[in-house]
Amino acid sequence: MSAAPLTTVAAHRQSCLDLVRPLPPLDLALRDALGCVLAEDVVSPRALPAFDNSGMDGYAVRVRDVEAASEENPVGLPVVGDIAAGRADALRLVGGTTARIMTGAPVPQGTEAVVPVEWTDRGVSHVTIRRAPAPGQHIRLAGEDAAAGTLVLEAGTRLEPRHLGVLAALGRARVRVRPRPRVVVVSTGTEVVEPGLTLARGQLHDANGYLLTAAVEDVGALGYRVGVVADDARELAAVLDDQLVRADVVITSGGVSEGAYDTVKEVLSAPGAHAVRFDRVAVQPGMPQGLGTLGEQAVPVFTLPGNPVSSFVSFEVFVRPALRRMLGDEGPDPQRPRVRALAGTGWTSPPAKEQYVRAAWTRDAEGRFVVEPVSGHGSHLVTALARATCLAVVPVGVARVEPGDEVECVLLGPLPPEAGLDVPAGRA
Ligand SMILES: Nc1nc2c(c(=O)[nH]1)N[C@H]1C(S)=C(S)[C@@H](COP(=O)(O)OP(=O)(O)OC[C@H]3O[C@@H](n4cnc5c(N)ncnc54)[C@H](O)[C@@H]3O)O[C@H]1N2
Ligand code: MOO
Repeated sequence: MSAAPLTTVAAHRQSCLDLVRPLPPLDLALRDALGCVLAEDVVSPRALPAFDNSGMDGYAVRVRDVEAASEENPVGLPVVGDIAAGRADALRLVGGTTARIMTGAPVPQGTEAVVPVEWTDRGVSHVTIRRAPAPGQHIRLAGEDAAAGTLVLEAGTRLEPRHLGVLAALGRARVRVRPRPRVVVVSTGTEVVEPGLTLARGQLHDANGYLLTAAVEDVGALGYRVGVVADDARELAAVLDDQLVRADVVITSGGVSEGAYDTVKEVLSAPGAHAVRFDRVAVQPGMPQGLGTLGEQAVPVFTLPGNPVSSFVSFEVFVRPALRRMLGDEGPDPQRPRVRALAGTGWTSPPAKEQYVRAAWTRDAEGRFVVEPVSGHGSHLVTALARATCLAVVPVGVARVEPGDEVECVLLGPLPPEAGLDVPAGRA
């Protein structure tokens, strides 16, 4: 019996992308919008700052009244007002007088500079000024940050804390963004047990539920972890059905290969309100994959293989791009930079498959990236997965990577600084 040809990684990834759409934009409260992609151009509704105000605690003055001030010849002025931040009434500075003013308070009309309190005797009814300010000094002008109508943030921006800060500064309580997809993660397997519980012989703890839910959240989506579901077709069908009300995507792990109790495959291959296709993909690890939709609302589902490393690699290669698409975050993935590295040691690869090797990168004396596997290829070896700092990608057709060969690596963390920019120890 000859097996069906394997689906290529590229074709399967495209099918995953085709299964999803960017979620329709929603107005979210600012507190809920961190990490979401902006779905509107944000224009400043008014000048920012909205009014001329003081940049220092000090005294509002006319320049000509204090231009002669020096340490040797201080200038005295009567203090005719005291202006705290938040003062709302219109004030006018009369020549030959000054007003005490606090940082952020509106400057009275006619103010030409603010003398910082440190240059004075801090007088309350009369002040002595020991230095002359330059015209305009410490006056923050209305609109100098943004004039009314300025484009402040462009649609497509992924919102970081400083973007939320500027939205709040513009007075926005809500913002139009692509919401985070709600992703339900279901681990399957009668042998799989909740961490914290004692194992009987033959059992193991649910690594995938935690790994995949966290991976979902790491991309910026909302992860809902469902407890482990046993290999029981009725139970699994009922859980999947129940979860659909809160799911934009469902991810399952386990039960998709050729075993007698591969329940995910059994349930989702049977007739019903779902359309799921099971394929063998030319990838190591992660060969058995399923994708399709569940329920009347056609909620996308990705069924990942149960071995934890297979689950992780499948998520990275197939699900992560799909979730990013739903978030409206397409293009190169800033969290997964790619570098080309020299193999430090050699290893074998199945030539019919694209291989993703748990590996660690270093830099050699010339600053070049060097990569080495951190373990064998077994897709149950989770501790090596935790040690890996990148996935080395070996293309189809390669049976052996030789030491010194160039290999593409997907970094599992941010791009490290260039060799020349490294901060020497003790100098940070
Ligand atoms: N005769 C064949 N056997 C297998 C094939 C095949 O093509 N023919 N494919 C192998 C490959 S490749 C993979 S990958 C696995 C995928 O199997 P399933 O998706 O059906 O997963 P399970 O059989 O349910 O589990 C596999 C393995 O992973 C452990 N597991 C499952 N869930 C979890 C979890 N949540 N946390 C930690 N570990 C988990 C499970 O106990 C098994 O050891 O099939 C191969 N077999
Ligand atoms: O493809 Mo399986 O994912 O080798 O372990």
